[in-house]
Amino acid sequence: MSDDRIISGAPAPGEGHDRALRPQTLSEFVGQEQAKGNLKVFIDAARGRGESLDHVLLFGPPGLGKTTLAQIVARELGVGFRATSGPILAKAGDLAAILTNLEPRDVLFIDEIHRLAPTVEEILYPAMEDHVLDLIIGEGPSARSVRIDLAPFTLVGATTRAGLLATPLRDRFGIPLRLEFYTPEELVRVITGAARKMGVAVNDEGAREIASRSRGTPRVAGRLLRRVRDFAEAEGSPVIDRLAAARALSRLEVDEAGLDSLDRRFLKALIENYGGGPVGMDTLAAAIAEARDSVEDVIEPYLLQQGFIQRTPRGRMACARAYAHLGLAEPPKPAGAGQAALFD
Ligand SMILES: Nc1ncnc2c1ncn2[C@@H]1O[C@H](COP(=O)(O)OP(=O)(O)OP(=O)(O)O)[C@@H](O)[C@H]1O
Ligand SMILES: [Mg+2]
Repeated sequence: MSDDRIISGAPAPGEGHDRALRPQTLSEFVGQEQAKGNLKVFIDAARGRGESLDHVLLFGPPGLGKTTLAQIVARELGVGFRATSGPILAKAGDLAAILTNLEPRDVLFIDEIHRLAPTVEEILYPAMEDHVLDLIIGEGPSARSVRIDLAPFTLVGATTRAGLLATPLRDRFGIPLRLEFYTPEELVRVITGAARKMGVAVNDEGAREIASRSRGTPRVAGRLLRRVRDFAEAEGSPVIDRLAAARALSRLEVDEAGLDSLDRRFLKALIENYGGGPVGMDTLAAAIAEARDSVEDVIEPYLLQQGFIQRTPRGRMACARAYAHLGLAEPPKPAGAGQAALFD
């Protein structure tokens, strides 16, 4: 998927200054009330007992705040934070080196944990469960296994889809938390907070306009805010209001529903090439020349959540909202479907 896609949930190169915008505490972290409420209880309990927090699995589409939340967990626990990611840990020894250097109760964050190599995953199991490392030293007949005790630690794993994890790994997380798309009201708070930190003047209606087009995703909201600011500066607008925001966003080809040209291409392919489906994801991804993984991680979740498409056992189908959004006529419903439509 093209990295310059303005509403992609994935971080773009040069988005390092995002760091300054990251909320630092649970109370500063907007939304995700259920996950936050549960986390607070478990963090307080672990802290009160002086124990390490149980392992936490954060899952949900890109850009919803998994990395941010992992850092907040460490800060609220008052412990150290180490971060790595599945694809970086090539060998068991890489993970072993990190684990043996953890201080008691530290948080180890593994991003993209569904991409761990099987040999690395294997040494993670006893480390998570019993705080021990079982390493094989040497090769052939002289090989022997050594057991090393580890400090109790908290693993925070992040993945875009929990279904991609092997069951034994998933089962070892005592605290699985699903992050949801943010409501427009929550995104208004994210945007207002980010604007304050960036020193950008945006009024309530301007923030609302950006929020409603941010695909329920704080990272997208932050990115749109930066681009809208660029346009506003170029135009000499002192304050980002609704009109300034709308103008900038249409120049960025982000429509009123927050969809960009790639989303629209996906919906068009589904409707025009495959009669609205059902059609398999591999076929659809090929039709728009995108990798299946990125279509499933980035494009599909929001279209599903917003009711543009639905998932059926036989594949993806376009919903009425997709036809309406693209200004296309919906095909007549097959006989027998009318009954159900009464209750839609
Ligand atoms: N609840 C929130 N309140 C305010 N800002 C947020 C919130 N969640 C995320 N952000 C901001 O959105 C951006 C993306 O967040 P983060 O990097 O934590 O997402 P992520 O879920 O880890 O994404 P990925 O799956 O791509 O790793 C950051 O700039 C962060 O400051
Ligand atoms: Mg992240």
